[in-house]
Amino acid sequence: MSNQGYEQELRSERAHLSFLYTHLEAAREAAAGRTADAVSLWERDVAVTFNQQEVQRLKVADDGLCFGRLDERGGERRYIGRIGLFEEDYEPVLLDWRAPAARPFYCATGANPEGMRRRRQFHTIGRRLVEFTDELLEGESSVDGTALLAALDAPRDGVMRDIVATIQAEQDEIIRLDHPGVVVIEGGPGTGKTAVALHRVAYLLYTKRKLLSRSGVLVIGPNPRFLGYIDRVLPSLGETDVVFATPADLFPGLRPTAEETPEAREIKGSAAMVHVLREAIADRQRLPVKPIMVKLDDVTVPVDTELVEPALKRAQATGLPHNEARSYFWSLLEEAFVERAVDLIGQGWLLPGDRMLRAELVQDVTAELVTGRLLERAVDELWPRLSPYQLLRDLFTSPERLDVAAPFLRDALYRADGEAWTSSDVALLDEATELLGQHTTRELKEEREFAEGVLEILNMEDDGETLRAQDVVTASQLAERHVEHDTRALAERAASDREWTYGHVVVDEAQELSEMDWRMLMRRCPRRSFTIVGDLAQRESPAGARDWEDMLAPHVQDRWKYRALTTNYRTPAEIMEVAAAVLAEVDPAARPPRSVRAKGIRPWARHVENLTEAVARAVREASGSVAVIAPPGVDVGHPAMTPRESKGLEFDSVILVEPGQIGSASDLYVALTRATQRLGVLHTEPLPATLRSLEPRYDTVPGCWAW
Ligand SMILES: Nc1ncnc2c1ncn2[C@@H]1O[C@H](COP(=O)(O)OP(=O)(O)OP(=O)(O)O)[C@@H](O)[C@H]1O
Repeated sequence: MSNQGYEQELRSERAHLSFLYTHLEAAREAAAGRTADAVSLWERDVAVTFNQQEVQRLKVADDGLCFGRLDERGGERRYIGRIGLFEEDYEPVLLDWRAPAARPFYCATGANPEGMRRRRQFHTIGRRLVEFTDELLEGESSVDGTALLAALDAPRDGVMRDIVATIQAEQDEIIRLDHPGVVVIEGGPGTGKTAVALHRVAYLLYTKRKLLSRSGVLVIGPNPRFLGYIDRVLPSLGETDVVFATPADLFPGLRPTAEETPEAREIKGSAAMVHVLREAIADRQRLPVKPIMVKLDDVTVPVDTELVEPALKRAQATGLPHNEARSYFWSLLEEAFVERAVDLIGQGWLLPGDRMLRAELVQDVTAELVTGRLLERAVDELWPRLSPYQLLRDLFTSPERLDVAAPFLRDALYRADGEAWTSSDVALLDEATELLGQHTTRELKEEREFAEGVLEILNMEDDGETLRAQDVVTASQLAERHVEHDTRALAERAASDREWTYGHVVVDEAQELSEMDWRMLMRRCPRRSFTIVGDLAQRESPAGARDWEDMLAPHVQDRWKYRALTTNYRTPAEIMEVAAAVLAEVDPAARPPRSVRAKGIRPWARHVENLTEAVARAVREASGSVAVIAPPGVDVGHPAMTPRESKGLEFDSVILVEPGQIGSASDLYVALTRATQRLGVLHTEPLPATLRSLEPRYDTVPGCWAW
């Protein structure tokens, strides 16, 4: 295209973009002005919430509304954008990037043009079109990577951006994968796993809106900082029905604060803990050590092993969760107790054949027991109602209880402070809640109370006539009980409810999750609809995954799909070369991802005397976003993060401190692969052998101390 032709095209595209923005404005006005035609207050609330979501969807589209155009062979044009816009007759003027007709924008190639002739990419700043690039999809045409490279070279500012304008074909295939179950996406650092998983969520919310808008999507990440880094991507695509959480957040009300040893972490993450918890619960269903004496008006009755054992065995045989079986145990014990009490009362005068008199005595004793709640203390002792907190607290702080439930693990699991909850305890508390059979959500309680209220009314007598439910509760009131009253945004409701089940779950840094974590997560999504992203070479947790098949088999057998990403979009080739040597130490068979670009900037290492001074200087001289990554416990006089905390994040420049003290090769691998542009290493101690290839920096070049 000639210069003049290009300028003319640019003007014409600018005019088209402003036409699209006029459409956007009109759609916004319509959404904001739409008054809810609602009968009840509640309906109006729901309508307002819906409209707010629509307004939000239209609002976020402002930046980069339209980022591309496809020209069909037949001459038709398709404009591709962040959202879809339509004429009044529903003719599309802008195609949502997720629409099937937009797919060739990401996948069409010269070899397989999918009926397209040209792909045009727009570079916009705010609403202004700055330039465009064209790629002809004919014959041996080469891919124009300008837009991608511009996106990759853009400075990072601490929040992840969406990649809708530059999704690559291998990524697009995964984003649109039509598989309702489990999809595992594996790839080295920077291969876009997180980006792909989040765009897959946006895609699923688009194609399965009806299903997912009722249940929402859960996104699991390793730590709050990481969640803060990624949580703008989906809202920027207009999607808000998403809950972001770390595994430790999944037990509402609990904030783990304590750390634990790697050994305890490994043990607590193992599925063998299910057996330990079962044993710990069974240990709370006991025979009396000595008879518990229960005093009635006429007689004192011993509650001893002979009386308790049959009730205990029968209650255990029901297989019901502990708290639910407790009432069964109680009534069995009550029955046996009454028989024994009547035997004692009638000793010497009640004849075996006198059934009427016996029945009367049974009735009297039962009434006395029930009114005075006389068996309660014994039941509390023999089969106490337990909360998950109480069960675990009592177990971990008692060497005797640990000896019964987990004899070989006593020393690793014991702790003096019962309230010192750790992240690994979360999945245990969740499991314990299931085993104990407690339903504690407010909604459920209210539902139950209402149902009980209706039942009570049904049983009420009024002037000899039975008062029916309809007399006091109108049909519409009853019906209203069955609709969702809570108008809080879905994400807010879901996050506060342990029993919420999601339509889809994304697990990022999935290699860190333990067997117990997986059990907890599977309960959050009985449909088993998961996007799991991870990299086994970056595993830090001793309880984490060593093999995807082993981790998933107990939940979905072999019914899951695997996809690999192999191109590194973050780390320049020069840095990846250094990281590759470390990867070989983690796993000699693993292949490092191929960097999509080189920067011509070599990573360096500098041996220094004074770390604090050196770090301060390197930070001062760095450009863009900077992270200092240091081993835990190394004070560098500057805010720093540990390799573990840097997981999943990225920065323009990374200063890695004292790599020799980073205990594990996989942690070092994570730390080395965080930079999008520059990496410098500062050390007072010798470098690990794997980093010896780093270019050494000396003070020979004035004014070029660090970068
Ligand atoms: N198609 C793309 N277009 C533009 N940027 C991309 C593309 N794919 C990935 N990126 C960018 O590459 C960087 C790395 O992506 P991401 O964080 O998703 O990788 P990851 O595989 O999850 O890495 P890690 O394993 O280190 O957590 C991000 O800045 C992301 O936006």
